[in-house]
Amino acid sequence: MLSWILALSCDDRPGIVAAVTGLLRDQGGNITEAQQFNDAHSDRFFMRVAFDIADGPAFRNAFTSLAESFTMDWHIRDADRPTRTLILVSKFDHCLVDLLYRTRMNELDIDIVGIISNHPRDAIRISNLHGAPFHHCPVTKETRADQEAAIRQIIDDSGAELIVLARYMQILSDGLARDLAGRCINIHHSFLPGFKGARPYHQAHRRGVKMIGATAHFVTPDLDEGPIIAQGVEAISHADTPDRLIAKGRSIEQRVLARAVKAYSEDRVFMNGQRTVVFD
Ligand SMILES: Nc1nc2c(c(=O)[nH]1)N[C@@H](CN(C=O)c1ccc(C(=O)N[C@@H](CCC(=O)O)C(=O)O)cc1)CN2
Repeated sequence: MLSWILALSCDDRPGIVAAVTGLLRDQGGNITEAQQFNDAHSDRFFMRVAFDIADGPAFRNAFTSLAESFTMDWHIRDADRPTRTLILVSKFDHCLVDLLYRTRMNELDIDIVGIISNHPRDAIRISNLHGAPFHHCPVTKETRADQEAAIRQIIDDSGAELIVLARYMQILSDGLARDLAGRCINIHHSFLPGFKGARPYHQAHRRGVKMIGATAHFVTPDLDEGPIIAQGVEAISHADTPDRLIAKGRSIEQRVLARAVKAYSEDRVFMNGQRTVVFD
C-alpha cells in the first residue's frame, strides 16, 4: 500500500464527505488523516485526506467522475514524492540557507531543483548548495522582460512545482505573477498589512512599534497583497535600532517561510479568494 494525498475544494453542499470517503472505501483505500472546513463566508468547502491504497492512479481515475459531479478543484499526489521547488534570492541569503539546511535535515519534504539570483554566485555567501543548480539572472528596468523569460524557462526546464521568493527583492510582472498564481510564495519582512514595500524595518522603527514580524504569502500582481499563509511576531524595544530589528527579523522570516513551505509541500494550504485555508 502506498500513501497518497487528496486535496479538494468546491462549493459546499451536503454529502461531499460521504461521497469521498465512500469511494475510498469502495476502492480499498484506508484513510490515515482527514481534515475539512466549510467557509460560511465564501460557501466553499475544503478537504484534505491522507490515505493508503494499492493503486493510486486507479483511484485518481475513479475519482474523476465524482469530482466533476461536485465541480471540484482537486489533485491527488504521491505523499512520498518531494515537491520540486525553485528558490529565488537577492542579496540577503538567510532564508535560502535555512531552507537548504531544513531540507538536508529532512524537515522539509522538498527537492530544491534550482536557485535563481539577480546577483552573481559569489554574492551568495553559501559554499554548499547541496547540488542545487545556481542561475545568475541579472535584471534592470530595461531587461526585466528578458530576465523573466529566462526565469520562466528555468521553471519549465526544472519542472518546478513551487517557486519561493526567499528575499528576492524584485517585483514580478503582473503576467508572471498571474502565471504563478497559487504556487509562488514570498516572505515579506513585516507583519502584513503593516509596512508594505521596501525597507519595512525602517518603517517599523520610524513608527515606534513594539512588535515586528514576518509574513509568508502567495504572490499576486498586487505587491504584498497576496493571500497570507503564515505569520510570526516578536517583541522589540525602544532601544532596538533598525539594524537590530533587521537582525531580530532574520529568525522570524526563516521560521515563518519554512512553516509556509512545509504546509504547502504537504498539501495543507488552499487558496480561498483573498484568504487561505491552512490545515495543521
Ligand atoms: N508581483 C509581486 N512581486 C513580488 C512581490 C509581490 O508581492 N508581488 N513581493 C516581493 C518581495 N518584496 C517584499 O516582500 C518586495 C520586493 C521588492 C520591492 C521593491 O520595491 N523592489 C524594487 C527594486 C529594489 C532593488 O532593486 O533592490 C523594484 O523592484 O523596483 C518591494 C517589495 C517580491 N516580488
